[in-house]
Amino acid sequence: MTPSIPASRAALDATDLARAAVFAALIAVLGLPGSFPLFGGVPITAQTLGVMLAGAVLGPVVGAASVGTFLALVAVGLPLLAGGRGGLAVFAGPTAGYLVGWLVGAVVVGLIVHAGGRRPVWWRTVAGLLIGGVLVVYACGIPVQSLVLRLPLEQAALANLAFVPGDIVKVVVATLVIGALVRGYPRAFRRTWAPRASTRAGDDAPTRTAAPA
Ligand SMILES: O=C(O)CCCC[C@@H]1SC[C@@H]2NC(=O)N[C@@H]21
Repeated sequence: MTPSIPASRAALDATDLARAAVFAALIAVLGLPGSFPLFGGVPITAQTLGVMLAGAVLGPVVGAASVGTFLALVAVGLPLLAGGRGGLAVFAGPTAGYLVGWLVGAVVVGLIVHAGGRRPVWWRTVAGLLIGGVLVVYACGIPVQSLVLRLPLEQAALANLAFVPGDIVKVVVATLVIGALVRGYPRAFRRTWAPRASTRAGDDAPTRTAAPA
């Protein structure tokens, strides 16, 4: 039987929106150290760490709302991208696909980390961050970078290898942060938007059952 989302969770409430806003702000703050420009017009940036955390803490729906809010603010011209960039032009530039990838990636991270409505465990967190926070972002970003810069796809993909070490570090940092939150502040995960699918107790138990509102 397909479990359904309770009617009371049919829409985002004020708390969800506040949580989304906090993580949108976190993504913006992670842009403050600036960016490291590389060949191909795509910089190394710490903002992807914020995207990973948004999906992993908030889950797919609120995580997407968070990244979507951040991107909307960038689109209306706020200089929130690393290096102080913003405006509609960035959505036509070489990083446009990565920005879309941040949105899709946060959803995928949330879906994997919170699969079945369960609280995060380390291996699902690592898998979610690697697949959603790295592979999905690259899969959206590389083809657009290649199109915009008229680079052969393989050359764009090769240039992306430069991001891998930094992105692996972000996965490790995000995993440690999520682990610390699960142990020290499990309420952070209690509102994860996912149907209740298991009744097992312990760390893998349904998020909302483990720590009721
Ligand atoms: O600032 C922008 O316009 C978006 C930057 C996108 C950067 C991509 S995201 C994946 C990879 N990891 C990084 O640190 N940089 C690239």
